[in-house]
Amino acid sequence: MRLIKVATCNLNQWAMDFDCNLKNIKESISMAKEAGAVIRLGPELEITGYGCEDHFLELDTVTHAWECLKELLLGDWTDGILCSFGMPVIKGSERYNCQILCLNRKIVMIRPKMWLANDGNYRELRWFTAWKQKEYLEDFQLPTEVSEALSQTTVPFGYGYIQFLDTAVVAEVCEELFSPIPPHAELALNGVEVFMNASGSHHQLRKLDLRLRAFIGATHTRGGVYMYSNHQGCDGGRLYYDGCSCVVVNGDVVAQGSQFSLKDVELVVAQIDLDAVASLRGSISSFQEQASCKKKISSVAVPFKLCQSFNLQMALSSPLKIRYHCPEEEIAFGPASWLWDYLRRSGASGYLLPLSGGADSSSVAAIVGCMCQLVVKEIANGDEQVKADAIRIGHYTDGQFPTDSKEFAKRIFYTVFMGSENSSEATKTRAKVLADEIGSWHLDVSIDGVVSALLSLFQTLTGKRPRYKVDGGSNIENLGLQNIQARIRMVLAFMLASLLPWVHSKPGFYLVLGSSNVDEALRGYLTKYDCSSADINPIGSISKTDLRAFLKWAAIHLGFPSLAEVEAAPPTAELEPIRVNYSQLDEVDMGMTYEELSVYGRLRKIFRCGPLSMFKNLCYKWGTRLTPAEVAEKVKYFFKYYSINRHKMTVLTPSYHAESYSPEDNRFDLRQFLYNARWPYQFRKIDELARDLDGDKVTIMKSTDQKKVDVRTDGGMGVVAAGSGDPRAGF
Ligand SMILES: Nc1ncnc2c1ncn2[C@@H]1O[C@H](COP(=O)(O)OP(=O)(O)OC[C@H]2O[C@@H]([n+]3cccc(C(=O)O)c3)[C@H](O)[C@@H]2O)[C@@H](O)[C@H]1O
Ligand SMILES: Nc1ncnc2c1ncn2[C@@H]1O[C@H](COP(=O)(O)OP(=O)(O)OP(=O)(O)O)[C@@H](O)[C@H]1O
Ligand SMILES: NC(=O)CC[C@H](N)C(=O)O
Repeated sequence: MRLIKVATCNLNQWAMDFDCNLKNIKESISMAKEAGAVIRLGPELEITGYGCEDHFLELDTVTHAWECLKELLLGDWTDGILCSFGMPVIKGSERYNCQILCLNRKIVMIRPKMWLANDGNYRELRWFTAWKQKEYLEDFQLPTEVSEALSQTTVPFGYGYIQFLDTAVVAEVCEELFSPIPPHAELALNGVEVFMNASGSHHQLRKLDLRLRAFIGATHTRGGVYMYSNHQGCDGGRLYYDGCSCVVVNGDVVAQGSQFSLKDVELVVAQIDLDAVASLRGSISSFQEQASCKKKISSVAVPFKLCQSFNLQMALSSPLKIRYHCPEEEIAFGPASWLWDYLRRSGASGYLLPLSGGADSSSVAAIVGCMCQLVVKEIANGDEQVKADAIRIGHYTDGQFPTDSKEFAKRIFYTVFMGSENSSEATKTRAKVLADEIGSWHLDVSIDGVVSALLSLFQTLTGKRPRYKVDGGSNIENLGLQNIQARIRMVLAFMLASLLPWVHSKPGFYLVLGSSNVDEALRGYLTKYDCSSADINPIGSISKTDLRAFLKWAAIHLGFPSLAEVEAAPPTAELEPIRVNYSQLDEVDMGMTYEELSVYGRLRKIFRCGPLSMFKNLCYKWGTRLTPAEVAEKVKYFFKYYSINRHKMTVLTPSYHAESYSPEDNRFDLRQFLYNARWPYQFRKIDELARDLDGDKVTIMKSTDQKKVDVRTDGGMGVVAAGSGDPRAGF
């Protein structure tokens, strides 16, 4: 037997905060050593933080990373343990995203990333060059201060593995695993047994499964130990890196870390018999045959043993049942953990939420409530960092700290219902009851006085006073009157967030939370710069359908029962007067249902459909109940409003990125914002095709394809035309 103990970790790094990052790295090494591990793997670019973005272009960033690495190598951190650290390295004139493999105070080799992540949220090619020399390892001249301090001048640099006396170990960096020809395939044939994947991978609803399938696939048919390390937390941007560091052996997960947590460092350890890898490989004839004629890959020989022989002190890790959170839990715990990091790192004293009693703002309130529950739980579990942060933010004195989530919420969470003459008692009461359940400091104000002051001002200025449509006004008047209310709410929210702490003799300021959801944004069903404009928004990329499921779940599992009633109520903006024969409803106003919007959203972004291909796909999907002409009208209607309102995406409140169909314009869904909203060419093509189809109902067989669709990538919305599925939809 060749027994080996390996450790990987989730680290909550913060881009550009070298002290914070180094502290976490050191703690993870200490924990790994204490556990007796001989390998410690950390996440991608852990020294700088993954999300430094254009800071990677600054030489300072690279210099500071070397300084931190030097500090690690001058201490006893790497004594007796192979450590893989992630940081940027400049070689010649190119900058590479590297794993630095260190042992016994020396750098053993540097492995630059070969296949960079460059789609969706990722832009690594903007900052790094992909390493393309695969034939041999080159010598890398260490920076002078490092080489003098370490008495080491050069190190092998490039694609290769480390050959120890008793096993072979290699780094494979994040995206490389998901590339069409992943390096681990040929490395396994070269006898590499342990793969260390350092990653910077963000949370997206229903994505974890894709990641785990890749680890399992990498080792199931070719054997091997796959170690995965990821960041965990908000490192300064819209993404939440969702940890889940794990160890997989021959296709079985034997150790799995948490996906959502408030911890800064979480170690994941596994004890493995490497002979199980050798044995599996020896039993697969095709593996043997391919290995016998493999392409040779360079290696660095290190005369050091990592394994122990058979002994009863080291028990072996057994295969685990993989833990997945349901999407409702993902919506609760991901955004709640992101909000906690944001709060503790922003210097704010809490959050303020305009709470309308509707589904969206109530979801946000529930997420903040969940955050308070997580904080109290983590403190009870003995996390000193969370405790210190909570004491600071909540202004506890005399040794007090949060022990009750409602009491904590009262200190750090203001909710405010800003009613107008158009608000109903029902929403006002729902807001109040929910606030009580969560424990927030709740205010109830009327904005009518401010609205009428503005209207009087307008009348003095122009001699005219707009009227609602129900009172005989035009569409323009009707919209204008709605938007005044919406925008006043925004102004009031920011005023309260900055001044309420002063009123309550607290230092600091509160951050304003936004609560518009992704579907409204896509359709433009929100007022620009109104209450949907805030400091941050935890649900800005979550669909209404998912939010409603979340509300039902949260009513029970977070202990906020009034959410069930919130969920059951029809969505309404309450910006127009309620009359016996009229009450404003979102779906009527929008001219489409939230469910339809979700379908348009997925086709547009995830399946990259322009108007014509969306029309064709929807003819299949809706063809049993709609004629092609009806489908054409719906598609054209959607694209018209999408493009008229696209400018609103440029000023969307920064939102937690949770969905691959997010229309967020600044980092994710890059598009123009001035369109010809008539789409003359594209709509003509749709009309021609619809005419050719001559109003026939398309006969769609209840094909097996339709049943086979994975509801997790399709959101349960049904099939998209065969062949257009996107296996990376969750990335
Ligand atoms: N191409 C372009 N590029 C840049 N900016 C452009 C633009 N076209 C218009 N604009 C600007 O955008 C403005 C129009 O947008 P905006 O002011 O948002 O107004 P608008 O989109 O006309 O109306 C707001 C919509 O949101 C709905 N709504 C529903 C539910 C809740 C709420 C709420 O707020 O609580 C709102 C409301 O019923 C209405 O349909 C124009 O007045 C102009 O200033
Ligand atoms: N009466 C109100 N009091 C406080 N805030 C409000 C009120 N009405 C609207 N808002 C705020 O403005 C945002 C946008 O309003 P909108 O009517 O579009 O609600 P929504 O996005 O459908 O959300 P909700 O489902 O929470 O009402 C809300 O999410 C909420 O934060
Ligand atoms: N850092 C990366 O290489 C990211 C890879 C991949 N897109 C993911 O989300 O996991």
